Amino acid sequence: MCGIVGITGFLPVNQSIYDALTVLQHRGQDAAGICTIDSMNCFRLRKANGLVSDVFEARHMQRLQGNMGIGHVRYPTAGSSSASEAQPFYVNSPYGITLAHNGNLTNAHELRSRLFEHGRRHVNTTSDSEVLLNIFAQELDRFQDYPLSADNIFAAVESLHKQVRGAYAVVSMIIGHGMVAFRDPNGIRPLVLGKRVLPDQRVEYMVASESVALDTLGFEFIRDVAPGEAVYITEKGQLSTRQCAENPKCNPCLFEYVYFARPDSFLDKISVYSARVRMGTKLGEKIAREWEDLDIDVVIPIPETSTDVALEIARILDKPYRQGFVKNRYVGRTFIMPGQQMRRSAVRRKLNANRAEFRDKNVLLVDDSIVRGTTSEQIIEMAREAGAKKVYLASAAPEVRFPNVYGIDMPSVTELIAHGREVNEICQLIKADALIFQDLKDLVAAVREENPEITQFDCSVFDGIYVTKDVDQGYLDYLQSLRNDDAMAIARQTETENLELHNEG
Ligand SMILES: O=P(O)(O)OC[C@H]1O[C@H](OP(=O)(O)OP(=O)(O)O)[C@H](O)[C@@H]1O
Ligand SMILES: NC(=O)CC[C@H](N)C(=O)O
Ligand SMILES: [Mg+2]
Repeated sequence: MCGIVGITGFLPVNQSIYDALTVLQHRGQDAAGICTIDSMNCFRLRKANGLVSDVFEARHMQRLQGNMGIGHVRYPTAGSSSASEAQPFYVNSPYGITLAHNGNLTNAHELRSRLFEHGRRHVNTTSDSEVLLNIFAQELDRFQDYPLSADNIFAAVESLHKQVRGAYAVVSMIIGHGMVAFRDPNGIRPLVLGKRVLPDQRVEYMVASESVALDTLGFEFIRDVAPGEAVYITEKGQLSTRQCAENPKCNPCLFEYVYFARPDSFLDKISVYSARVRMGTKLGEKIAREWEDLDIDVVIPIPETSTDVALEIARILDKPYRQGFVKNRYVGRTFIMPGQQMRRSAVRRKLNANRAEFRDKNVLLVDDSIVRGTTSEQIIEMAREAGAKKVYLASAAPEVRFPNVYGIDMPSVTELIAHGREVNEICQLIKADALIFQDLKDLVAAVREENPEITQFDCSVFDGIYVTKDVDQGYLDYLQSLRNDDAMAIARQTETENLELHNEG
């Protein structure tokens, strides 16, 4: 997953974009970037590998001048993790465009060849996002006028939707024009729009992956950008929006609600926090039904994402809720770290047991999801080392059995602990005394309750159904060979940096 943000304003945006990226940091920890347009109509760019706080030093911030800008935090799902594939990306024609993307294109390979052979455009990185930028540029290039009209820009997005497949929430800037943001026709990845009225009544606009970024910056939430819709805000602050897809559907990614998004965000009219509480209600009821005989002394969350679910389970079961694990606040999210070795070693650095909560007790540990089993296996071991008698585990999401192709880096089924395994086998592998998963229908109901207009979520990691309907075994095999942990480890050793636009070093 990645986080994106864009602001069109009348005051310098560098600090606001920086602040927005810090509240979207949970969506991507590998790289960060900001691009602004200065008063001379030139892009100013700083992007590098690392956390937001590491990438931007005071000298970079000073140079990121201008009243319009976009930003990105990256969790790679395509290409390499080299700094040259950090975002935003830049292309110099037409007019000069930069773009930041959250999601993953499933036909990037084909688009890249088409761009080269028919569009005579070379993409110098292995990033799908740079391919997306070039498709956008190519479509804008069909209009020869200056300036491009809003109609031209929307027509370009319309044509882009017809060629590009997969998931994409995008924010982009065109020199001499303004900011363009759009969302794929299935609305797989989130995107929200907000505004801030200045004392002189001028209106600044912001788009971001999650509403929490609007809250933090004092922007008022207007609405979610609709699936397939494009938003264009001119340099002068004129907003226009248009539906650019022929047959848009709202199929948001269910895993956003389980794990990715911050609880204080609202995505597609659903509070992530409330959805998690309802996941706890459903799972608590299932535990009460199916584990009547188990003697649970205490409910303990596996920090951090599962805490809201665990608290509700404790309430349903009428058992004490205790913070049995202490989280090291300086270690980030482990699931989105690159490479299994790094993920494994991070769990123990991140979490430590409060022995008093485990000694001689039967503990029910709660996690939001079990994906590779990296966390649960080690946590159960730690609970036993801390003196637990029995260790039970509950997961607020069902078994993750299928790869993700829409922006979560889970390309390889063999790395998924639940792939080809039943609950009792998984239970044995992670050495729990009992294991229970949420049912998919309950998870969907928990999330959907607040917005019943959503008739289908992207649940592909749970049921193998890909909402774009174009993902076949051939593509999954290709993805697996390209991006499995071993292949990525080799790629990381041979990475080179190749930064295309002047980047403030
Ligand atoms: O089975 P696994 O492959 O270990 O993946 C699942 C775990 O990873 C995530 O935690 P993470 O540490 O990334 O973030 P959190 O602090 O937000 O819970 C998630 O919340 C689960 O705990
Ligand atoms: N997780 C994401 O949204 C990734 C965006 C893009 N595919 C990249 O790898 O940079
Ligand atoms: Mg976790």
